[in-house]
Amino acid sequence: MTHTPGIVITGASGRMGQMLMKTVLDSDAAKLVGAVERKGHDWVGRDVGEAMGGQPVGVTVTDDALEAFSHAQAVIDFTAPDATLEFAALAAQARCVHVIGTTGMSDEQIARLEPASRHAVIVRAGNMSLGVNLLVQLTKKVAAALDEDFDIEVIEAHHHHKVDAPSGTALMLGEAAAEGRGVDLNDVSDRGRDGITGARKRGDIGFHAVRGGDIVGEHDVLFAAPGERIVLRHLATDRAIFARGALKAALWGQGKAPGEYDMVDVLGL
Ligand SMILES: NC(=O)c1ccc[n+]([C@@H]2O[C@H](COP(=O)([O-])OP(=O)(O)OC[C@H]3O[C@@H](n4cnc5c(N)ncnc54)[C@H](O)[C@@H]3O)[C@@H](O)[C@H]2O)c1
Ligand SMILES: O=C(O)C1=N[C@H](C(=O)O)CCC1
Repeated sequence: MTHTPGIVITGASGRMGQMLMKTVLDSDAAKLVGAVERKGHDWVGRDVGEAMGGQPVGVTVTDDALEAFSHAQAVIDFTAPDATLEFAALAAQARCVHVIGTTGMSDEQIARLEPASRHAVIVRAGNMSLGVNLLVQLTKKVAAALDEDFDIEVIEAHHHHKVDAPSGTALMLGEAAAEGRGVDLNDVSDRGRDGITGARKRGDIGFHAVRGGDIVGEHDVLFAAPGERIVLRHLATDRAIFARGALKAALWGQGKAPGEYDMVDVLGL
Protein backbone atom coordinates (compact mmCIF):
# COMPACT_ATOMS: atom_id res chain seq x y z
CA MET A 1 0.00 0.00 0.00
CA THR A 2 1.41 3.45 -0.89
CA HIS A 3 1.42 6.16 1.74
CA THR A 4 -0.05 9.57 0.83
CA PRO A 5 1.68 12.27 2.91
CA GLY A 6 -0.52 14.73 4.78
CA ILE A 7 0.41 18.38 4.19
CA VAL A 8 -0.20 21.51 6.26
CA ILE A 9 -0.10 24.91 4.56
CA THR A 10 0.89 27.91 6.68
CA GLY A 11 -0.12 31.45 5.70
CA ALA A 12 -3.27 29.87 4.27
CA SER A 13 -4.98 33.10 3.19
CA GLY A 14 -1.90 34.51 1.42
CA ARG A 15 -1.30 34.70 -2.34
CA MET A 16 0.94 31.62 -2.16
CA GLY A 17 -1.03 29.96 0.66
CA GLN A 18 -4.15 29.78 -1.50
CA MET A 19 -2.22 28.60 -4.56
CA LEU A 20 -0.52 25.90 -2.46
CA MET A 21 -3.81 24.65 -1.04
CA LYS A 22 -5.36 24.37 -4.51
CA THR A 23 -2.26 22.50 -5.72
CA VAL A 24 -2.37 20.01 -2.83
CA LEU A 25 -6.17 19.56 -3.11
CA ASP A 26 -5.77 18.79 -6.86
CA SER A 27 -2.96 16.30 -6.26
CA ASP A 28 -3.34 12.52 -5.92
CA ALA A 29 0.13 12.26 -4.37
CA ALA A 30 -0.64 14.21 -1.17
CA LYS A 31 -3.59 15.23 0.98
CA LEU A 32 -4.34 18.54 2.67
CA VAL A 33 -4.62 17.89 6.43
CA GLY A 34 -4.20 21.38 7.86
CA ALA A 35 -4.21 25.12 7.18
CA VAL A 36 -2.62 27.63 9.55
CA GLU A 37 -3.09 31.39 9.84
CA ARG A 38 -1.85 33.92 12.35
CA LYS A 39 -3.77 34.51 15.61
CA GLY A 40 -6.68 36.93 15.13
CA HIS A 41 -6.96 36.36 11.36
CA ASP A 42 -10.60 36.20 10.24
CA TRP A 43 -10.04 32.86 8.42
CA VAL A 44 -9.26 31.06 11.73
CA GLY A 45 -12.12 28.65 12.56
CA ARG A 46 -13.48 28.60 8.98
CA ASP A 47 -13.41 25.74 6.47
CA VAL A 48 -10.55 26.58 4.12
CA GLY A 49 -12.50 25.70 0.94
CA GLU A 50 -15.30 28.08 1.96
CA ALA A 51 -12.82 30.77 3.01
CA MET A 52 -11.38 30.59 -0.52
CA GLY A 53 -14.89 31.13 -1.92
CA GLY A 54 -15.64 27.50 -2.90
CA GLN A 55 -17.09 24.27 -1.48
CA PRO A 56 -16.06 22.98 1.99
CA VAL A 57 -13.06 20.63 1.95
CA GLY A 58 -13.24 19.45 5.58
CA VAL A 59 -10.13 21.33 6.76
CA THR A 60 -10.59 24.10 9.35
CA VAL A 61 -8.09 26.95 9.48
CA THR A 62 -6.30 26.98 12.84
CA ASP A 63 -3.82 29.23 14.67
CA ASP A 64 -2.43 26.22 16.61
CA ALA A 65 0.47 25.28 14.35
CA LEU A 66 1.91 22.48 16.53
CA GLU A 67 -1.45 20.73 16.78
CA ALA A 68 -1.86 20.92 12.97
CA PHE A 69 1.71 19.74 12.32
CA SER A 70 1.27 16.75 14.66
CA HIS A 71 -1.17 15.20 12.13
CA ALA A 72 1.04 15.84 9.09
CA GLN A 73 4.14 14.57 7.31
CA ALA A 74 5.05 17.91 5.70
CA VAL A 75 4.56 21.65 6.21
CA ILE A 76 4.72 24.03 3.26
CA ASP A 77 5.50 27.50 4.51
CA PHE A 78 5.42 30.71 2.44
CA THR A 79 4.89 33.32 5.17
CA ALA A 80 7.34 35.77 6.77
CA PRO A 81 10.82 35.35 8.34
CA ASP A 82 9.81 35.43 12.05
CA ALA A 83 6.89 33.08 11.46
CA THR A 84 9.10 30.69 9.49
CA LEU A 85 11.59 30.49 12.37
CA GLU A 86 8.78 29.56 14.77
CA PHE A 87 7.39 27.00 12.30
CA ALA A 88 10.86 25.45 11.84
CA ALA A 89 11.06 24.60 15.56
CA LEU A 90 7.50 23.21 15.59
CA ALA A 91 7.90 21.22 12.36
CA ALA A 92 11.09 19.66 13.78
CA GLN A 93 9.22 18.78 16.99
CA ALA A 94 6.51 17.06 14.91
CA ARG A 95 9.21 15.48 12.61
CA CYS A 96 7.58 17.04 9.55
CA VAL A 97 9.45 17.88 6.36
CA HIS A 98 9.53 21.71 6.36
CA VAL A 99 9.44 23.29 2.89
CA ILE A 100 10.38 26.96 3.20
CA GLY A 101 9.55 29.39 0.40
CA THR A 102 9.67 32.48 2.62
CA THR A 103 12.16 35.10 1.39
CA GLY A 104 13.73 38.13 3.07
CA MET A 105 15.44 36.10 5.82
CA SER A 106 18.71 37.60 7.10
CA ASP A 107 21.88 35.46 7.31
CA GLU A 108 21.39 35.39 11.08
CA GLN A 109 17.80 34.12 10.69
CA ILE A 110 18.92 31.47 8.20
CA ALA A 111 21.59 30.30 10.66
CA ARG A 112 18.86 29.87 13.30
CA LEU A 113 17.26 27.11 11.17
CA GLU A 114 20.23 24.83 11.89
CA PRO A 115 18.98 23.31 15.20
CA ALA A 116 15.68 22.32 13.54
CA SER A 117 17.54 20.72 10.61
CA ARG A 118 19.25 18.32 13.05
CA HIS A 119 15.86 16.68 13.68
CA ALA A 120 13.93 17.14 10.43
CA VAL A 121 14.32 17.71 6.70
CA ILE A 122 14.25 21.37 5.64
CA VAL A 123 14.03 22.26 1.96
CA ARG A 124 14.50 26.01 1.48
CA ALA A 125 14.71 28.01 -1.75
CA GLY A 126 13.97 31.60 -2.72
CA ASN A 127 12.32 30.21 -5.82
CA MET A 128 10.79 26.73 -6.14
CA SER A 129 10.24 26.76 -9.93
CA LEU A 130 12.07 24.39 -12.27
CA GLY A 131 12.82 27.25 -14.69
CA VAL A 132 14.53 29.49 -12.14
CA ASN A 133 16.59 26.67 -10.66
CA LEU A 134 17.78 25.82 -14.17
CA LEU A 135 18.59 29.51 -14.73
CA VAL A 136 20.68 29.43 -11.55
CA GLN A 137 22.80 26.63 -13.04
CA LEU A 138 23.13 28.48 -16.36
CA THR A 139 24.12 31.69 -14.56
CA LYS A 140 26.89 29.85 -12.70
CA LYS A 141 28.18 28.38 -16.00
CA VAL A 142 28.11 31.65 -17.94
CA ALA A 143 29.78 33.57 -15.09
CA ALA A 144 32.52 30.92 -14.91
CA ALA A 145 33.13 31.19 -18.66
CA LEU A 146 33.44 35.00 -18.77
CA ASP A 147 35.97 37.32 -17.16
CA GLU A 148 35.34 40.65 -15.42
CA ASP A 149 35.17 42.48 -18.78
CA PHE A 150 31.54 41.38 -18.47
CA ASP A 151 29.68 43.45 -15.87
CA ILE A 152 26.98 41.38 -14.12
CA GLU A 153 23.67 42.99 -13.12
CA VAL A 154 20.58 41.20 -11.75
CA ILE A 155 17.32 42.99 -12.48
CA GLU A 156 14.07 41.77 -10.92
CA ALA A 157 10.43 42.89 -11.07
CA HIS A 158 7.54 41.93 -8.76
CA HIS A 159 4.01 43.00 -7.75
CA HIS A 160 3.51 46.06 -5.56
CA HIS A 161 2.70 44.02 -2.42
CA LYS A 162 6.17 42.46 -2.19
CA VAL A 163 7.92 43.53 1.04
CA ASP A 164 11.53 42.35 0.51
CA ALA A 165 14.23 43.41 -1.96
CA PRO A 166 16.26 42.15 -3.69
CA SER A 167 13.98 39.15 -4.24
CA GLY A 168 15.06 35.74 -2.97
CA THR A 169 15.47 34.68 -6.58
CA ALA A 170 17.71 37.65 -7.41
CA LEU A 171 19.92 36.69 -4.47
CA MET A 172 20.07 33.05 -5.67
CA LEU A 173 21.12 34.31 -9.13
CA GLY A 174 23.69 36.71 -7.63
CA GLU A 175 25.12 33.90 -5.47
CA ALA A 176 25.36 31.67 -8.55
CA ALA A 177 27.15 34.38 -10.55
CA ALA A 178 29.58 34.99 -7.67
CA GLU A 179 30.21 31.25 -7.27
CA GLY A 180 30.85 30.90 -11.03
CA ARG A 181 33.36 33.73 -10.79
CA GLY A 182 34.96 32.32 -7.66
CA VAL A 183 34.23 35.36 -5.47
CA ASP A 184 32.19 36.00 -2.31
CA LEU A 185 28.95 37.85 -3.11
CA ASN A 186 29.28 39.89 0.11
CA ASP A 187 32.49 41.44 -1.28
CA VAL A 188 31.08 42.46 -4.68
CA SER A 189 27.35 43.10 -4.16
CA ASP A 190 26.17 46.60 -5.22
CA ARG A 191 22.48 47.19 -4.47
CA GLY A 192 20.16 49.81 -6.05
CA ARG A 193 22.45 52.69 -7.08
CA ASP A 194 21.26 56.23 -6.36
CA GLY A 195 22.93 59.65 -6.62
CA ILE A 196 26.59 60.35 -7.51
CA THR A 197 27.75 56.78 -7.17
CA GLY A 198 31.00 57.06 -9.12
CA ALA A 199 31.80 54.75 -12.00
CA ARG A 200 30.87 51.11 -11.76
CA LYS A 201 33.49 49.06 -9.92
CA ARG A 202 34.98 46.25 -12.03
CA GLY A 203 33.84 42.87 -10.75
CA ASP A 204 30.79 44.15 -8.86
CA ILE A 205 27.45 42.33 -9.14
CA GLY A 206 24.58 44.86 -9.22
CA PHE A 207 20.98 44.36 -8.05
CA HIS A 208 17.92 46.39 -9.08
CA ALA A 209 14.31 45.91 -7.94
CA VAL A 210 11.19 47.06 -9.83
CA ARG A 211 7.83 46.94 -7.97
CA GLY A 212 4.53 47.40 -9.75
CA GLY A 213 0.99 46.11 -10.33
CA ASP A 214 0.50 42.35 -10.38
CA ILE A 215 3.87 41.21 -11.83
CA VAL A 216 4.30 37.61 -10.64
CA GLY A 217 8.12 37.59 -10.90
CA GLU A 218 10.64 38.50 -13.61
CA HIS A 219 14.42 38.10 -13.48
CA ASP A 220 17.19 39.10 -15.88
CA VAL A 221 20.86 38.33 -15.41
CA LEU A 222 22.74 40.76 -17.64
CA PHE A 223 26.35 40.17 -18.68
CA ALA A 224 27.45 43.41 -20.38
CA ALA A 225 30.85 43.92 -22.03
CA PRO A 226 32.10 46.49 -24.55
CA GLY A 227 30.42 45.56 -27.86
CA GLU A 228 28.14 42.75 -26.64
CA ARG A 229 25.58 41.67 -24.03
CA ILE A 230 24.12 38.37 -22.88
CA VAL A 231 20.78 38.36 -21.04
CA LEU A 232 19.52 35.26 -19.21
CA ARG A 233 15.81 35.74 -18.44
CA HIS A 234 13.02 34.00 -16.52
CA LEU A 235 9.44 35.24 -16.60
CA ALA A 236 6.89 33.78 -14.19
CA THR A 237 3.28 34.33 -15.26
CA ASP A 238 1.55 31.96 -12.82
CA ARG A 239 2.25 31.29 -9.10
CA ALA A 240 1.36 27.63 -9.75
CA ILE A 241 5.01 27.04 -10.81
CA PHE A 242 6.17 27.83 -7.24
CA ALA A 243 3.43 25.70 -5.66
CA ARG A 244 4.19 22.70 -7.89
CA GLY A 245 7.88 22.93 -6.93
CA ALA A 246 7.02 23.17 -3.23
CA LEU A 247 4.77 20.11 -3.37
CA LYS A 248 7.50 18.20 -5.21
CA ALA A 249 9.92 19.16 -2.41
CA ALA A 250 7.49 18.00 0.30
CA LEU A 251 7.17 14.59 -1.38
CA TRP A 252 10.91 14.31 -2.12
CA GLY A 253 11.74 15.00 1.53
CA GLN A 254 9.79 11.98 2.85
CA GLY A 255 12.24 9.47 4.35
CA LYS A 256 15.32 11.64 3.68
CA ALA A 257 17.92 12.13 6.45
CA PRO A 258 17.49 15.30 8.55
CA GLY A 259 19.36 18.28 7.12
CA GLU A 260 19.07 21.41 5.01
CA TYR A 261 18.39 20.94 1.30
CA ASP A 262 17.45 23.13 -1.65
CA MET A 263 15.60 22.76 -4.94
CA VAL A 264 18.79 21.80 -6.77
CA ASP A 265 18.79 18.67 -4.56
CA VAL A 266 15.08 18.07 -5.17
CA LEU A 267 15.27 18.53 -8.94
CA GLY A 268 18.62 16.76 -9.28
CA LEU A 269 20.09 19.66 -11.29
N1 LIG B 1 10.22 30.49 -2.88
C1 LIG B 1 9.31 30.77 -3.82
O1 LIG B 1 9.21 30.08 -4.87
C2 LIG B 1 8.35 31.90 -3.58
C3 LIG B 1 7.34 32.19 -4.50
C4 LIG B 1 6.42 33.18 -4.17
C5 LIG B 1 6.51 33.86 -2.96
N2 LIG B 1 7.52 33.55 -2.12
C6 LIG B 1 7.64 34.16 -0.79
O2 LIG B 1 6.59 33.65 0.03
C7 LIG B 1 6.26 34.62 1.04
C8 LIG B 1 4.77 34.90 1.03
O3 LIG B 1 4.40 35.50 -0.20
P1 LIG B 1 2.88 35.88 -0.51
O4 LIG B 1 2.90 36.67 -1.76
O5 LIG B 1 2.04 34.65 -0.42
O6 LIG B 1 2.58 36.84 0.73
P2 LIG B 1 1.17 37.14 1.45
O7 LIG B 1 1.40 38.37 2.25
O8 LIG B 1 0.08 37.11 0.44
O9 LIG B 1 0.97 35.88 2.42
C9 LIG B 1 1.67 35.67 3.62
C10 LIG B 1 0.72 34.98 4.56
O10 LIG B 1 1.44 34.57 5.72
C11 LIG B 1 0.58 34.79 6.83
N3 LIG B 1 1.36 34.85 8.07
C12 LIG B 1 2.24 35.79 8.47
N4 LIG B 1 2.68 35.53 9.71
C13 LIG B 1 2.07 34.38 10.09
C14 LIG B 1 2.10 33.59 11.28
N5 LIG B 1 2.86 33.92 12.34
N6 LIG B 1 1.33 32.47 11.33
C15 LIG B 1 0.58 32.09 10.27
N7 LIG B 1 0.49 32.81 9.13
C16 LIG B 1 1.23 33.94 9.05
C17 LIG B 1 -0.13 36.11 6.52
O11 LIG B 1 -1.29 36.29 7.31
C18 LIG B 1 -0.43 35.89 5.04
O12 LIG B 1 -1.66 35.21 4.85
C19 LIG B 1 7.13 35.84 0.73
O13 LIG B 1 8.30 35.79 1.52
C20 LIG B 1 7.48 35.65 -0.74
O14 LIG B 1 8.64 36.31 -1.15
C21 LIG B 1 8.43 32.60 -2.39
O1 LIG C 1 5.78 37.13 -5.04
C1 LIG C 1 6.84 37.01 -4.42
O2 LIG C 1 7.07 37.57 -3.33
C2 LIG C 1 7.92 36.14 -4.98
N1 LIG C 1 8.94 35.88 -4.20
C3 LIG C 1 10.05 35.06 -4.54
C4 LIG C 1 11.32 35.87 -4.52
O3 LIG C 1 11.51 36.72 -3.61
O4 LIG C 1 12.18 35.67 -5.39
C5 LIG C 1 9.85 34.27 -5.81
C6 LIG C 1 9.08 35.00 -6.85
C7 LIG C 1 7.76 35.55 -6.32
